[in-house]
Amino acid sequence: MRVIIILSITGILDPNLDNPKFAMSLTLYNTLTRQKEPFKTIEPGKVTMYCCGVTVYDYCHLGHARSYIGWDVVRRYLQWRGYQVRYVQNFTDIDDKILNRARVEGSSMPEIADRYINAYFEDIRRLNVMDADEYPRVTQHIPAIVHLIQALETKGYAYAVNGDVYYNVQQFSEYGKLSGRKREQMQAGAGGRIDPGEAEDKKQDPFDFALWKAAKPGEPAWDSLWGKGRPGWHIECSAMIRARLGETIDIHGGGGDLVFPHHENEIAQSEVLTGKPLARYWLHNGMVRVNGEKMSKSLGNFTTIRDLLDGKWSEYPQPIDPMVVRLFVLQAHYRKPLDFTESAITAAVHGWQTLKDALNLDLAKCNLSPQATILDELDSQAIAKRSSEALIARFQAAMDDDFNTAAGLAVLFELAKSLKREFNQRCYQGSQELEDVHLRALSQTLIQFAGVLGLEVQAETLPVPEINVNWIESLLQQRHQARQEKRYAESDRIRNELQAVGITLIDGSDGQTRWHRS
Ligand SMILES: Nc1ncnc2c1ncn2[C@@H]1O[C@H](COP(=O)(O)OP(=O)(O)OP(=O)(O)O)[C@@H](O)[C@H]1O
Ligand SMILES: [Zn+2]
Repeated sequence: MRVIIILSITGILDPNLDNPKFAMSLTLYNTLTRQKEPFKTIEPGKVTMYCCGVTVYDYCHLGHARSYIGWDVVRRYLQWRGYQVRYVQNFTDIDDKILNRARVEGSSMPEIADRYINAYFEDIRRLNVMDADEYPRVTQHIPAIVHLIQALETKGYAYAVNGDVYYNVQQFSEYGKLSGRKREQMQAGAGGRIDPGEAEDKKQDPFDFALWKAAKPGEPAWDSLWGKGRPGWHIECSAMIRARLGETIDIHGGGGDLVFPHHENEIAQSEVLTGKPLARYWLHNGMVRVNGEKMSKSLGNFTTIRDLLDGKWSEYPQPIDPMVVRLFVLQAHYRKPLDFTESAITAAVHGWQTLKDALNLDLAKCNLSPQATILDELDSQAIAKRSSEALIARFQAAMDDDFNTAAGLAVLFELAKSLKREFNQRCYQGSQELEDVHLRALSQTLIQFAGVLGLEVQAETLPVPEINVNWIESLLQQRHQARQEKRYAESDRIRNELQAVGITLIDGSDGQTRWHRS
């Protein structure tokens, strides 16, 4: 018995010795080299990872959900493989879009940014996305940004014009290496997101981009050598990566729309200063599309995460379990485009029901023999481990192949079906196919894999059938009326009535009131 315990403890201390998970190798597709590469970290066993965060001027939509669920799974999987992951994700809290929003609402940039940062956390946590280790904001990094720009200017990579500072792309011979664009193909912003409001006439070359923008009247501004101003979009990530994670990181992630120019520019800014690669692996998620077009705030074809979860998407007007959204996202490879349709969501609803049933199975109903002694326990663990090894190997092979969650999910569905079959046989036919330990192992393995994908059965905050969307909407109308007639006591009463059943109201600046489950 002592020998068994020592072996088991060794297994815990150094999983590499005793675990099939570590025998094979993880490969990931690197946008920079345009191929799958074996994953080798800078420091053994540790991963530094940075993903571009949201520009906070509106609620997050399903496109954002896809991006951050994707990185969440990358992170969870690396952790499951035994890596220690340090994950940083920024908030862009200075931007023309935020300023415009503040102007329209008669509000301020910090107020808008704070509101949507809070909303980001509310929404993304509902999706069971783990919090990042750090969430730097641009406004917290102005000195570091100014310092970088100064260094670029000193080295001849940047030039100042009337209070603006631009990056001189001609100086960086490797410009275009990430996107694979030749100079002649580079129409600024083509296929990607651009930083609006740059003064084209001040640039020496049309592909030069702003590092610092001179303050316009009434805009928030910071002091610098070039006068009062604010940073351009791209420099923030270079500065925050360096400040929080160092000169070279293992993984840099973001949406495919950021490859050019945003990530190309991050590379240009960082690498000329350090002489080192900014990131070893560049990972990009595919776009969520609506009728073939990228879902985006700017195109107005978006569905917010909260509307979708709260049953306010017209195509599927019922509350949707957040795990359905995860499943919808994960049934496609993260690099591929993903079409947002009613049928795809319905398929995910059914898929989640299958997995949820299996995760919820009450094995106590299966007449399992009690696990009496420690020896029995260890023995059955060993058997369980062996019986799940083949499954682990398959799941791992799928995920090792550039995080192929679709293939990984196939293993989960198979497991769910086996479990369900055995459960039904035992409960309804009085027979059994599997040993007890095997059944337990299947159940534990399913829970384990689901955890790697962040799929967890969440306690229902409200019994779904009791939420009556029409009833809520009619109360909202009554409250709207009351507010218009300045009957604030009545409007507060309605808010409280809804709050009491777990419905929180948020009054938008557009006069609309949104609701979600608390
Ligand atoms: N439709 C989408 N599908 C997948 N990822 C997306 C989608 N839209 C944005 N993202 C990603 O979400 C992250 C945060 O994006 P950001 O806040 O900059 O949004 P955005 O591109 O300004 O949004 P929008 O295009 O809706 O205005 C980025 O990595 C971006 O690539
Ligand atoms: Zn970025």
